Amino acid sequence: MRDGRHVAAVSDVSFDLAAGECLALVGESGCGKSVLASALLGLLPANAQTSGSAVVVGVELLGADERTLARTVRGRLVGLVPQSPAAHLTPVRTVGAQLVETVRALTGLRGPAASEAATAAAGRAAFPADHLDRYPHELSGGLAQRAATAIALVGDAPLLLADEPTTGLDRPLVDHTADELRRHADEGRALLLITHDLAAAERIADRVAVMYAGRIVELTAADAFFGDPGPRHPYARGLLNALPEREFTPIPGLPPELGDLPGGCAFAPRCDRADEACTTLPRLTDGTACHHAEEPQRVRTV
Ligand SMILES: Nc1ncnc2c1ncn2[C@@H]1O[C@H](COP(=O)(O)OP(=O)(O)OP(=O)(O)O)[C@@H](O)[C@H]1O
Ligand code: NI
Repeated sequence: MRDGRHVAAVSDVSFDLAAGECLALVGESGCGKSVLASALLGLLPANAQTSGSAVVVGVELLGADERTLARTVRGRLVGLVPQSPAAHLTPVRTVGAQLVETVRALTGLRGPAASEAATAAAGRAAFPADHLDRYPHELSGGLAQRAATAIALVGDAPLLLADEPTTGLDRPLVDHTADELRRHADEGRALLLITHDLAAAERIADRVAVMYAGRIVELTAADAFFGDPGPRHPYARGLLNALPEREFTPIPGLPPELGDLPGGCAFAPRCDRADEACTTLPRLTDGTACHHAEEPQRVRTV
């Protein structure tokens, strides 16, 4: 709710995520990616409404009580690399102290073993050991990002939500962070990578979900998405073609106001394929939600 108005920030989202898998969630600013992550962790504002089901290792997250969320879910079942790390770090404690505290809370390690585990987590996130005695306000954006990633990695949670984990990092560090997150999946856990950075998604994702105006409009294998035959939804095609290394052509127009969505396909006003059919909401079928999607890849016979 905003100004007494109902905003449908995320609608009809449905996906599964296996252990060992990385799903990248991509889409323009404001399309509902972070709201989805917050919903899974019970971190939405009190006036937000959620419905449906989200189960991680047998635990229902949506509607879980605060005690379950605090003791079982956050950090343990579901780790979070928050989009605004500065807001999630405690301002009055050093990064090292916060890491050790997280290690103690999530792993039970104590004393030198806890310090060692904290230093190891910092290393995984490329947070420099000689900065562990710094306070959050003494960190650059990129260092705060790395501190938050280190803290999120400590719990080895079965599901890790990484919300824009590479913001403020230069390309080598982006790659390092992406690879470290991939390792989390390779060790048998699941990773939801929320990102604007399609190169990072291409580097580590097994599947890609494209979100537009609160809905998933395409959900497909990463190699088909980035390679051949490419995305099938016109918005997803536009998103890729906007990349400098591709056609560098932005999608015309702006995303719609989520409080004032059209009845049919929300992308229709920006879509060169839109026609009468698009006044009806397209459902996600066979991995895409579009009345005029590219044909699915056919099995070639020789
Ligand atoms: N408390 C709220 N009340 C009303 N609307 C909200 C609230 N919080 C978020 N929204 C709306 O939900 C939409 C989705 O926001 P969200 O932060 O999930 O986008 P995002 O996809 O993560 O974008 P970005 O890439 O910029 O992080 C936004 O358009 C925002 O206006
Ligand atoms: Ni976001």
